[in-house]
Amino acid sequence: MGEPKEVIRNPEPDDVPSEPGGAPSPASTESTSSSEPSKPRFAHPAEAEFAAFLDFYRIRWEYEPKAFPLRWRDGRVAEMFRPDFYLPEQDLYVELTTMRQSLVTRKNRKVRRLRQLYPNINIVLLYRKDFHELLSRFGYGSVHITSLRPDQIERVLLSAAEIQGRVAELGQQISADYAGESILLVGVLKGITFFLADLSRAITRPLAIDYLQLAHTGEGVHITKDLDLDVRGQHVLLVEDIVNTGVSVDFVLRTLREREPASLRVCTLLDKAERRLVPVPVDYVGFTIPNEFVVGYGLDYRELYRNLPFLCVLKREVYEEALPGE
Ligand SMILES: O=P(O)(O)OC[C@H]1O[C@H](OP(=O)(O)OP(=O)(O)O)[C@H](O)[C@@H]1O
Ligand code: HPA
Repeated sequence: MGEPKEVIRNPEPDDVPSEPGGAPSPASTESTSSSEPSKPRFAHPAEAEFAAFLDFYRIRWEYEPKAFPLRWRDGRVAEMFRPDFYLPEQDLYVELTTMRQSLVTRKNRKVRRLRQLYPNINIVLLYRKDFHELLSRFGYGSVHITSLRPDQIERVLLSAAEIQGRVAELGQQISADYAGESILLVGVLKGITFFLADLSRAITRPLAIDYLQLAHTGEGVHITKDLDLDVRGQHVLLVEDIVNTGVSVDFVLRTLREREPASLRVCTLLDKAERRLVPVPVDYVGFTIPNEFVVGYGLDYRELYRNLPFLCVLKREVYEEALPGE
């Protein structure tokens, strides 16, 4: 039913940004983007550094894709401005600048003129020291709050934009599959917090939300917080953040089946299929991911990192050193 995304960067044709209405057309030129295999020849080391920074956070970029005419003389273009980067997911042009005041003044003037002529174009002038600040514009605001420790993070696996895009697709698919029905979404605490909040808002059917919490002990799995609602006769969709061994989902499915819902399906954001010990039916999968420990977007390492808006792989040594005997 679900078409899970493999977590590899999927190259897609990059959208050419729309031309500003009413103003003279910017000259579209050949663009080089992050989804192309070869990296562009950057004019300045700071640009290469910015591209690497964007790649780390899996933010799509194009290098100098457009030139905007800024001034005309005798009917001919007398001045052009080609911003360094375009970020299609944010619909934002970025011009990098150094601390050299003469350059900053000139660039500021160009940016102001571009905004006047092309009011629909979003552009920022960015200092190197502000790279991280830019993230707050992309929904990455909590990076500082959680004090993301780069030394603990192997890599960003899914960006906020990638997660949100896939959640929207899942919401559409679920809404279509449950046409004419209402749904009872059952989330398993606590990792489900953000996925359930976003997924439920992407579903356009009437729905109720309820929560379960489980504990895993030597004797097996048991419920520490049961549902408030009666599931009998309801179309229940069990929502998980991640399915690993399958033990949790298997337990919940067996428990809920006994309560005689009208239907029972499973949706998970992440499927670590390699880790499966108990086969479980999963109807909707956001992403199939490799067998690595991931944090962010609800998933934790010792209760930390849940509030990262993206998903990253924790360095193996961080959790392995904590394992034997803790
Ligand atoms: O397929 P399994 O091997 O059973 O693993 C999946 C379970 O593990 C995670 O919960 P976790 O115990 O980490 O609790 P949390 O959601 O509160 O972080 C996740 O939310 C699933 O419920
Ligand atoms: O990869 C994971 N990260 C966080 N919590 C988890 N619970 C199961 N797998 C994971």
